[in-house]
Amino acid sequence: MTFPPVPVPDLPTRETLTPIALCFPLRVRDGVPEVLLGLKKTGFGVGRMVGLGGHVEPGESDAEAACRELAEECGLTTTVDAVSLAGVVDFHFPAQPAWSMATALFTTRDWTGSLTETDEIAPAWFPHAVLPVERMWADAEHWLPRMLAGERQHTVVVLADDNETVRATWSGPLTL
Ligand SMILES: Nc1[nH]c(=O)nc2c1ncn2[C@H]1C[C@H](O)[C@@H](COP(=O)(O)OP(=O)(O)OP(=O)(O)O)O1
Repeated sequence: MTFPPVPVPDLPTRETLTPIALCFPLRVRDGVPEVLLGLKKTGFGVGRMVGLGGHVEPGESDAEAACRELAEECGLTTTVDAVSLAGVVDFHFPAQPAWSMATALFTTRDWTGSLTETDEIAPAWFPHAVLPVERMWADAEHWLPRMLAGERQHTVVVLADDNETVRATWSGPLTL
């Protein structure tokens, strides 16, 4: 089966998109599960609450990139053995195709170091039940709660021509 099952015309294949890896540290505080997100202070998506991460460099695995970006953006150190692939999301920006990304989502419960605000990110913990969706990309509510619930999904998001609102989304079990 091709994915998504009802493609938007001319949607490029995932292999042609810019590879991005995100790392979501998870913890439990007072019995409440929490996830680490970050306010983007510079660059793409400035002012939004995002998953920590960024571009996968040539020769680097997605997991290696997720670990490197986590350390660069908030000072926490984890390892490829301590992160788990929790899903993937393809973000398509048809009005700005160079922005389109194939994003690997990793979670980790095992890290060292102290949380630090950097020039790029102001990190903050959020209970799964109180995600800052109003400060996130509009598509986040389509994939982040499901990832946090443990569903390993392949989600495809197509942004509208304003590059902000959601034109279409599909999700299916991760088979990559
Ligand atoms: N539609 C979307 N929905 C969403 O939730 N996050 C999105 C998104 N489009 C982009 N992002 C986020 C994911 C990630 O945090 C960031 C993309 O990575 P960036 O371009 O910020 O990488 P950087 O330029 O910071 O990476 P490096 O230059 O490699 O450090 O934008």
